Amino acid sequence: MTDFYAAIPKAELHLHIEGTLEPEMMVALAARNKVAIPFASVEEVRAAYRFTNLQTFLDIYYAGADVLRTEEDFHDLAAAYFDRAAADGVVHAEIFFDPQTHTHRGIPFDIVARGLFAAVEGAKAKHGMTVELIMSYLRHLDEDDAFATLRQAEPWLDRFIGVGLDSSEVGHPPSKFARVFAASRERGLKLCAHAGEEGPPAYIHEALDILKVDRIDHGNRALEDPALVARLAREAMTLTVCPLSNVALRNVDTLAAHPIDRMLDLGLRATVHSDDPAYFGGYIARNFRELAAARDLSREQVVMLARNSFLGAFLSDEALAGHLTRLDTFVQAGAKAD
Ligand SMILES: Nc1ncnc2[nH]cnc12
Ligand SMILES: [Zn+2]
Repeated sequence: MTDFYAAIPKAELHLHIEGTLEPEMMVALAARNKVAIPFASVEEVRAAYRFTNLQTFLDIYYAGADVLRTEEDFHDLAAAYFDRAAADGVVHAEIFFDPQTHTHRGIPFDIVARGLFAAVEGAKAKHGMTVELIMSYLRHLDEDDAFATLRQAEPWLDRFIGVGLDSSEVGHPPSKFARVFAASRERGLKLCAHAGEEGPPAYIHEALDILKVDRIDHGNRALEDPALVARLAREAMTLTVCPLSNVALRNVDTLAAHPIDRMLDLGLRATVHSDDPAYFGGYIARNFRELAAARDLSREQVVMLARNSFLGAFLSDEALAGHLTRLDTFVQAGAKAD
């Protein structure tokens, strides 16, 4: 049954498409592509999903991605995600993919892009949702590698909305990617960076001051720095917060201890997203639902989180106005039914 949390219109702004690889699909693609994986069954895959920090997750996430080999695989992965997203009330999605995870295994950039864009076109037609792709640089690799990726992406650049920065955070500060972010912005791309997930508040400062990002992914550790919080609030900088991810990667002890309402109270433009839902136990509606239950969020707070997802999206003014009107209509219809 569709509940309030699945029904409320929302934008998904922080989702790694490789992180939607469900164990069932991992096992099926391993068989289809004759790729050996160190798991004998879906249950064994699931049992391996116990993480103690970001790196223990990334090790499994990159290993799992090895079953993705063909254009059809990337299409099928993304198409399955868009079906789930539509059922979760996602009307607009800005999705990360990690080209280097694939090009480093010998899968051409174009294979990945063609498969993903085929699924994007399918989702637009099937679900009426709007979708953008964000190409994310892997921060554990060097900046030259990111530049090589930008060059490979050249034929596709006008179809991507932006670039991101993800993977192992500590020891790989945003400043390492200053030049490639500047070059990406010169090409008209929006800029996002994971910052303050495990890394210190200084990394959020760098993402703002050196990379000049348009959006911060996670950003939880900003709460340790009151001056930074004040600045993020003043600048209406969107923080794409991922509650189930935060707990799975032990950046927050429990959902009951999650700081989402503190962030809202501090005037931060926080939003709720799913990060790597196949690995962390749930897609966006579940993040909303479980967080709301654990933190006893009011309807108004949940609506604010959904509103923030649209305010933080890379939408035209016209598209944004349309989404906000639709959200208001949804809220008013719910108020009448109460
Ligand atoms: N939560 C996360 N943090 C950093 N890199 C990631 N890649 C996929 N998920 C990630
Ligand atoms: Zn992420």
